[in-house]
Amino acid sequence: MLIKVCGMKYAANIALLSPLKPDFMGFIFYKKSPRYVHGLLPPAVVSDIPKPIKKTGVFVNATQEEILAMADLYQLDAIQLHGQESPTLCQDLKDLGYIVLKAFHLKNENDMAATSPYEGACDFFLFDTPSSAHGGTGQKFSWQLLEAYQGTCPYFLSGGIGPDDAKTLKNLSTIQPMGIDINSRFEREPGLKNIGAIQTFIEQLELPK
Ligand SMILES: O=C(O)c1ccccc1N[C@@H]1O[C@H](COP(=O)(O)O)[C@@H](O)[C@H]1O
Repeated sequence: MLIKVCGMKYAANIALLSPLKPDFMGFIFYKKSPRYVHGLLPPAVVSDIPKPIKKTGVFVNATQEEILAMADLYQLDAIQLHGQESPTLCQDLKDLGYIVLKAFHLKNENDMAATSPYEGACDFFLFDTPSSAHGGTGQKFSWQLLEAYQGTCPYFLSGGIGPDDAKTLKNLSTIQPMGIDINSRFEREPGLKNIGAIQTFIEQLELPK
């Protein structure tokens, strides 16, 4: 199972997280988020993050030009789209060599139909809780909804995953996420992660080395 830690904001905190080698590390480029990084986090702090950690920019309804400007500045490997971005934008970013994650906010099983036009245009889907903030609320949705997922695109489970969820995630049998995305439930304040809690959580998942 892939691990993505999202909403990193501080250089010292990033330096402590990197040795845990999450598969993806996320940075928020949505101005209304308390985790917004541009102007606060020097681009070199992100571009210097060691491989193979995938540096991921999270955007909400940004234009392709805005996304590419940030991707270039911060040397991003992956782009996560949390708004109403089109399949064409996803495909264009994928064609440019970025790993593309498209978020869908699930209220009920019917919301799953929205994924169909994005099949093939994304590397991963990411299923999250609906909210006017577009993400980062710490609220869970009903993971059982994903039992109805019939797509072929691998997906990340997201939305309010917390330290107490390791056992449940380890024993999932009816849904098969390719990865999980953790964020606000591992924070001391927005953007500042509790590294000890993340380390314990990863250990409890007992992932193959
Ligand atoms: O974290 C944010 O502030 C944020 C803002 C706007 C869009 C997405 C955001 N984060 C993403 O939200 C999900 C769920 O986070 P949480 O666990 O519920 O806090 C996660 O994918 C983050 O990447």
